Amino acid sequence: MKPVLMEPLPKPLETSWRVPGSKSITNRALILAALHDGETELRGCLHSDDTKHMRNALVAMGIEIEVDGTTLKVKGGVDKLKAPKEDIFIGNSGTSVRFLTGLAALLPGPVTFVGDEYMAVRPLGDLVDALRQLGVEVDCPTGCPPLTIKGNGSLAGGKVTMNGSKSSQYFSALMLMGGCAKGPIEIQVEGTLVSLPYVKMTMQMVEDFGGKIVHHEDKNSFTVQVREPVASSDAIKVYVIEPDASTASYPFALAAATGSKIEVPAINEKSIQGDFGFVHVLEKMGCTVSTSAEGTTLQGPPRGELEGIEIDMHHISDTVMSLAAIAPLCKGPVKITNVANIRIKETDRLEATVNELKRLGQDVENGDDWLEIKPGKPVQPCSIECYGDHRMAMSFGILGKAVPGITITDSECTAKTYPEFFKDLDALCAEVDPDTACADVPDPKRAKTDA
Ligand SMILES: O=C(O)C1=C[C@@H](OP(=O)(O)O)[C@@H](O)[C@H](O)C1
Ligand SMILES: C=C(OP(=O)(O)O)C(=O)O
Repeated sequence: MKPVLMEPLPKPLETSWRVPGSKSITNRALILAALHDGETELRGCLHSDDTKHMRNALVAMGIEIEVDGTTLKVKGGVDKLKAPKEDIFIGNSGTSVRFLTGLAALLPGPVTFVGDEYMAVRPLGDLVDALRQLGVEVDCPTGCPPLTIKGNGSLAGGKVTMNGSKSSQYFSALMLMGGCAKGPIEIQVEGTLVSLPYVKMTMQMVEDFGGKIVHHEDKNSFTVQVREPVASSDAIKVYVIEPDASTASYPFALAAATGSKIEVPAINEKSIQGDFGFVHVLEKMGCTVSTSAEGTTLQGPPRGELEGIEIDMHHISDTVMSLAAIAPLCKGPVKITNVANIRIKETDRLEATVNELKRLGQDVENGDDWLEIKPGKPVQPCSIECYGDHRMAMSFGILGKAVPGITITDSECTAKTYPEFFKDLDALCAEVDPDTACADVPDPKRAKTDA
């Protein structure tokens, strides 16, 4: 754990912050390219723990991947898939373990996925149950990783019923590999499907790679159709990955919190990522947003002028902490609703966010699926606990650019999706004042106990 003390900005920024590629798109594209006959060139990929876990797993399963900067050259095909020799470590990457669990059903042999301590309590029992309905043998004693999928090299297809309330990643997992089954897979959603924009992203990307998924809205079900054989061709398929919209919430939150004007290049309304919608939440709070083919720029209001808001963030739940962390700077209350599922992400994010806002001396209330911050009290200098969660570190790091005395106790946990986060933030802030770099805090024990 490497603690860093944040230095507030002495004046607003006017700058551009290019964020790395999308985690969600990179990890989907890797699975789709692995199943695509021939070579695929994925451009603008994210390099981070989550995408490395995905890449390493695919290589262990027989897929060739060449790394050339942010371009990945993938030589794929279902016939290349083989059972790996050893267990595969997937850290705390939800997309990796869920998407790979689906893919593993196509393998001619067993594969075991193991995760870290946080992953050991992240459920995937509903996905395991769906694979069993498709005739796949799976050992998963706790309903969370570790688990072993015993593929036999042939997946028949068929009907499954799967609960929609925990994670959309289970649905994406079946959709990404489903086209390679011998027959169509019909997925009946039980209840309401969470994080729908991610399922739409999956459907779009499956189509981009030549597959087809039909959404029967009246029946609350999906059909994953059998993929047509890819015409043999030497042409290399090129697929370009968008910058990460969830990551872009940090530059946008920084602009909102400090009255800055910040552009995030290469992302706009055409994005296939639902989290781009975070800019519109900030717009409702008094920020000015302009988008073009080049990117999106957000201008924050003068300090002290950011409005409060009541907002349902169900569909953009990875950005809950981006908003909650800057809520103490608002003129009125910020109430975030319908976000029960953030309790089963990297950590219980609702509880973690409430804990840290209280540590900052803020007035916070919460229920099972909501939290409300009532600003007014001064932000107390303190050390923010990160719970191993990259988004806790990045969100509260942004607050530390607006108010003094905030230490982020585990700056390295951003490696999950953005290893260079604090370095990039420092470089930008140095444009207005070189003395605003985050300072290393030498004694982690002291940094933790002063809270
Ligand atoms: O499919 C994806 O790429 C993701 C889906 C979401 O998870 P849930 O479907 O579990 O809500 C999101 O929180 C996660 O960061 C990425
Ligand atoms: C929830 C997240 O990740 P994942 O589920 O892919 O581990 C996230 O990145 O916020």
